[in-house]
Amino acid sequence: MTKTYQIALLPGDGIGPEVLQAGVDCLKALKGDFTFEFTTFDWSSTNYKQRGYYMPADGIEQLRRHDAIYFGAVGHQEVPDHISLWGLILPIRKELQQWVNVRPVQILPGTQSPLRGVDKIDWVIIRENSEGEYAGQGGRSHVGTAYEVGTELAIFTRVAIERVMRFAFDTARARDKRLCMVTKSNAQRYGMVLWDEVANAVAKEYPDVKMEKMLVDAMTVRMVNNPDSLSTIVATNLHADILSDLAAALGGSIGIAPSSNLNPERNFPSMFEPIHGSAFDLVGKGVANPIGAIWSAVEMLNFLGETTAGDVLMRAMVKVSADGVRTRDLGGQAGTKDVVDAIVKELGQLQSKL
Ligand SMILES: NC(=O)c1ccc[n+]([C@@H]2O[C@H](COP(=O)([O-])OP(=O)(O)OC[C@H]3O[C@@H](n4cnc5c(N)ncnc54)[C@H](O)[C@@H]3O)[C@@H](O)[C@H]2O)c1
Ligand SMILES: O=C(O)[C@H](O)[C@@H](O)C(=O)O
Ligand SMILES: [K+]
Ligand SMILES: [Mn+2]
Repeated sequence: MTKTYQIALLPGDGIGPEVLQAGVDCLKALKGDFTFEFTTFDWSSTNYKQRGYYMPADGIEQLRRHDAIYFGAVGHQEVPDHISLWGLILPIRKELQQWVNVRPVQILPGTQSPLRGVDKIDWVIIRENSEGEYAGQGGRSHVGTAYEVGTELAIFTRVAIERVMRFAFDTARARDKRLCMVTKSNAQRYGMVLWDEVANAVAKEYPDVKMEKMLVDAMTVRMVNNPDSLSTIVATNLHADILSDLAAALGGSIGIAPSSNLNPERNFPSMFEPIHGSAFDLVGKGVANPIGAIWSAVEMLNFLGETTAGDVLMRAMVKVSADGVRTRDLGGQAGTKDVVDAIVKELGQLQSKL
């Protein structure tokens, strides 16, 4: 029986709509025993400026009715970034209990890393996605006075650390059994020490996985100097946010990197988005790299269980990359649409052979 997937589309701002359309065009070109019903939600910063809100009051309820959420980017030059982030993407991640964010990075065939002599990076960054530095607690007092104070409280709970560590160990086990746990427990002696302790405890359940610990500052050096020594990486919400931008750049461009905001229990829909933002400098030029969004669609297909389709889309994407169809951020000449057209054409060929 043909399965129909309800997909919520949240194009958002900037290049978000451009790269999301690229992903949708690829999804529509897939053949299989499934169809997609796309519903677009116009929860952008432009509409926020007019309406005063991003999501309507029942926004989360509306999203819940879908099998997955496919997201572009949020952020606008005329809206403070903390308003846009906390108005749209962070409430979705938190309320739909998408407590882990999976961020693979690879140097795709035909792509040049900025690292001299490096042609292989194959990392999966596991980002804690529910708390830590993004807990959302803190405040301001004595506002506008010379005594003004602002606090930003990072929160680490045993429950959240334990589940993300298990997820990371499971990921490492399914790959090459190497896990690098990133921390900052030298300077931060409560939350980060708990983070380390829980990691060490969970490690005992996975004797076949080799876990090592890296302080986050030294981790940046290792990613640059010895990329092949790393495989699966687990880090806090903020550390992984920063490390994944670095990782994407080392893989060739921030424009290629996908991410999956997962609710692993599947009580709520998960959300798939490129790791980049709205890239104000590229909007409307037709030059945004769509690979991060398209690869996110691959991750979405795989999480929905459509692994044959996920595999064929990944193969088409890799082939087009190997053929040298690339956007400017990767040193090429192609526009967004050229990349999509090439992938759709490749999909036609691959699927005619199935
Ligand atoms: N999850 C999200 O939606 C998300 C992620 C990051 C940033 N943001 C928001 O986006 C806005 C801009 O943030 P920023 O400038 O720090 O980060 P950004 O990712 O938007 O851009 C950083 C740089 O990378 C380039 N870039 C990004 N995506 C690209 C692509 N697909 N192809 C080619 N080049 C690409 C941009 O041109 C820019 O030079 C801010 O409002 C920020 O809060 C949102
Ligand atoms: O989570 C964040 O910090 C932002 O949404 C963005 O930078 C991301 O990486 O998703
Ligand atoms: K994004
Ligand atoms: Mn980020």
